[in-house]
Amino acid sequence: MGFRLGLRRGLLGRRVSPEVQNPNAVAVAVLLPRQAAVDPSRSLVILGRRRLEATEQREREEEMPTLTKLYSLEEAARHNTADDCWVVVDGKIYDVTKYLDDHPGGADVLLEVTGKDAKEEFDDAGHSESAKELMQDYFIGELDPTPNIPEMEVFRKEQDVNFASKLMANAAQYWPIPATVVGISVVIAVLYARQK
Ligand code: HEM
Repeated sequence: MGFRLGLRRGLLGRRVSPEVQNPNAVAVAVLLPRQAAVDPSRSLVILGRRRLEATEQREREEEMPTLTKLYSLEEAARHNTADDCWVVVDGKIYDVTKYLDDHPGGADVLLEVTGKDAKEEFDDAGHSESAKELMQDYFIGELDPTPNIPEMEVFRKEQDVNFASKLMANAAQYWPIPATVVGISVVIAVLYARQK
């Protein structure tokens, strides 16, 4: 028994099948469950399958819509102090409050660009790829792309709940008219009756 085979036996704690002669197989074999480890060709298939599954899972996750908080520019603009500072770069909003003191470009430049999309200023500063990666730590949401729709005015017909009582009150104002009509009718009727 050669040194390598002995090592393999020690590592795997079991008899290694004689086909496992390829020294590269050891690396694969020790990482895998024992029954898989004895057959390196099978191990590689399992490894390949797992990698494929992981890739498919990642692809599925990437396809899934992620929930992003949306803010209006007005809302973002309200966070414009050293204690509460949001910057907008290319439609994305970053809460840089905790980064102000560490920003190599200084806190002032960040405070100066609040309330607008600072893509141009950000690009002009020539940020490195690592700066762009670092930004992700401060990402909190995106600008709401929907246009500001003026609040719809809701026309509601005033429901006149006291309609009947109002009618009565109005009618009471005009009581002399029907009274006069009735009075005249009575006088005419009396005169007519006397003539007969
Ligand atoms: C979350 C947002 C930001 C992060 C994480 C960030 C990060 C950085 C980093 C790491 C640097 C050092 C240079 C580099 O690695 O590229 C830098 C430099 C700088 N940044 Fe930012 N930055 C941000 C936003 C901004 C914005 C909005 C402005 C807009 C004015 C700005 C202006 C500058 C300037 C002027 C420099 C100095 C460039 C120089 O001295 O060469 N940064 N920033």
